[in-house]
Amino acid sequence: MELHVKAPAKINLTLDVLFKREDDYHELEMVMTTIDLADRIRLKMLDDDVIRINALNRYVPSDERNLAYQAAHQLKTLFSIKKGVEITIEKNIPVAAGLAGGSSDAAACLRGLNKLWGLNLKTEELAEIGARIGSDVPFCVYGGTALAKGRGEVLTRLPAPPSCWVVLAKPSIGVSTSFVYHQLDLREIRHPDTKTMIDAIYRQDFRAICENLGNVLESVTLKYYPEVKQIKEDMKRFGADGVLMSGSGPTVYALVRHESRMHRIYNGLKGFCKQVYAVRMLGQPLEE
Ligand SMILES: C[C@@](CO)(OP(=O)(O)O)[C@H](O)COP(=O)(O)OP(=O)(O)OC[C@H]1O[C@@H](n2ccc(N)nc2=O)[C@H](O)[C@@H]1O
Ligand SMILES: Nc1ncnc2c1ncn2[C@@H]1O[C@H](COP(=O)(O)OP(=O)(O)O)[C@@H](O)[C@H]1O
Repeated sequence: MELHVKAPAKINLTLDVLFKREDDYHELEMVMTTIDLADRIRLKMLDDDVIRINALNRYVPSDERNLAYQAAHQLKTLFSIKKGVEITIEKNIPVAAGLAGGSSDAAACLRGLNKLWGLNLKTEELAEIGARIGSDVPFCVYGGTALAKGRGEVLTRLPAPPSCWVVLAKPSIGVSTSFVYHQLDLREIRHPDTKTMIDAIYRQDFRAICENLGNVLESVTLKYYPEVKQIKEDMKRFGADGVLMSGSGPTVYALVRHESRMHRIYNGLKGFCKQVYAVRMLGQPLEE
């Protein structure tokens, strides 16, 4: 038996850090939404008691470090499953980009294996299991649009933002999430106005959404990686309605209403940035 599952990327419309916690993590408040840039996961039931990963991408591990492996392992252990699975990941989301690709693969495996192994778990239960794998996994289990607090696992559902184009560009640099959080100076940051962003989403006010995009981690990533700042400036120059870095970066995205401007931004960036994508905002929860 075989099952195909879609694993969409997320972007941060806001990302705020409230304080540093005792467990060495930072307390977050962020608005996240899904976009139509997705990995495709194929799950094939095996009679042998093994988890096999076909990652098909040299930057993605094929062993127990893969978050999709960890999702299958959690379910096998918790529910004493003796069957195995072959997980094939067609990677379309850029890796280590601030788009939660690995977390989304894990979430897609939780949703898919719930069906394949007939576990009948509720989405909330899958999200709870996902939180053991990574803090962005619970959001990815639901998809859609949400306010995320804690390390990202405390979720409040929000409506989908008005539909628009999202142009993404990932410069060819690696940015360590740990480095970004450790360099963050909480006295220096300008906090985004999360409440105004949420109001703007409820009012379906595209302009206010663009005006209130904000990510405190930009203060670090833009300082150490000027190419990220340059992409932001180029996107604005080419006519983006709103521009922001997602997560800890280095991907930068532009929100844009008009298709002609989407093409202008896409073509303008394609010349000097290898990984550029133009997709639609999704924002709706994933189907069960
Ligand atoms: C920035 C965000 C926003 O969604 O996403 P991405 O850029 O990965 O998409 C996340 O907070 C990425 O969280 P997560 O995926 O858990 O980060 P990890 O790689 O586990 O964290 C590496 C290190 O960063 C620091 N860290 C991480 C998360 C957090 N809320 N506070 C922290 O201080 C910790 O020191 C941790 O050991
Ligand atoms: N299924 C997966 N897809 C991508 N990366 C994965 C996966 N499983 C584990 N990883 C590891 O997680 C790291 C972070 O990947 P990713 O989830 O793409 O980025 P981010 O945390 O920036 O959103 C990668 O460098 C990779 O080694």
